[in-house]
Amino acid sequence: MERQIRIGSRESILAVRQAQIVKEELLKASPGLEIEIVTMKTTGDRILDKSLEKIGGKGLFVKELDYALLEGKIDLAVHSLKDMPMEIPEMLPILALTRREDPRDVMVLEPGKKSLIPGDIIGSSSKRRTLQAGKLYPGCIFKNIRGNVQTRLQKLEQEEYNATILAAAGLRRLGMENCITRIFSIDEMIPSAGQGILAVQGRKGEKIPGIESVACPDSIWAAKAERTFVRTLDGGCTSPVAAFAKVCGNEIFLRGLYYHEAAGEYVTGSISGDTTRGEALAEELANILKGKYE
Ligand SMILES: NCc1[nH]cc(CCC(=O)O)c1CC(=O)O
Repeated sequence: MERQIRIGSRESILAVRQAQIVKEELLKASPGLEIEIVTMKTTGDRILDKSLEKIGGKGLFVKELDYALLEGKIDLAVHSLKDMPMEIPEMLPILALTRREDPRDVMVLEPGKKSLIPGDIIGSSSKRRTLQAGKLYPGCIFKNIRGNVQTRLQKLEQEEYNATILAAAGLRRLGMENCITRIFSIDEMIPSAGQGILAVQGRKGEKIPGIESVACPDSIWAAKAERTFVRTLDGGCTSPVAAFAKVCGNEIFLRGLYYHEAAGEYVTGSISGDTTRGEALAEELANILKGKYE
């Protein structure tokens, strides 16, 4: 069976590495495939001087790849699930969610630095991260930082930042875990919905041989619960939300964070139950947390 598959990816080193991971898994299942990785710049990668919230949010990282899929320039697109908008076009379904890489967030300090002291500057543009890290480092100052993983690490060397918070998954995929100085537990810092999971998107009705072997059922359950939690709270727009679900056999555990804009504070909570009820549980938890402010 000979078939050519083009996998579309953003241009960043991490995005290409992620596309390669999917390529390798596909090839294991279907050695006859001929797979090429096609990279493209997305609007989110082009505009680096504005915060994502101001220029239109998550969709900016996937739009160009959506068009390339629709136009048949690529056959699959690989994205970090956490970068995907809540609503996914019906024509471009997610065909597989990969086995989850380490979902936790980590601290990376500037070269030579051993620990953070009051007054140090932590670079992060994620309100989810700065809110939670603010409790762990009350004396530190948080400043926006943008750009891909490499750019951010360069900014630690060249600019005023003393530290930054990144996803363990990205650093591990790049083989850069040696720069991690602290791994935050799930309780210390609830991750972003989908963090650590890759989504493989394709065209509706089109079969990709071997795609089943890229998919991980536990990731589907976790993603459904986490994304339902986010959707129930705010539709995934601009306010910070965090959700992490873990499947253990027939049971799913979900932990979530809800930020109340007017109160300027957040609450967290957990829920667990039958794995197949993940979405109902997620809605329930979201409503319980929201209810604390009503
Ligand atoms: N927002 C960028 C982004 N999107 C996904 C990851 C990490 C990889 C993953 O979650 O699978 C990162 C980098 C980071 O947050 O440190």
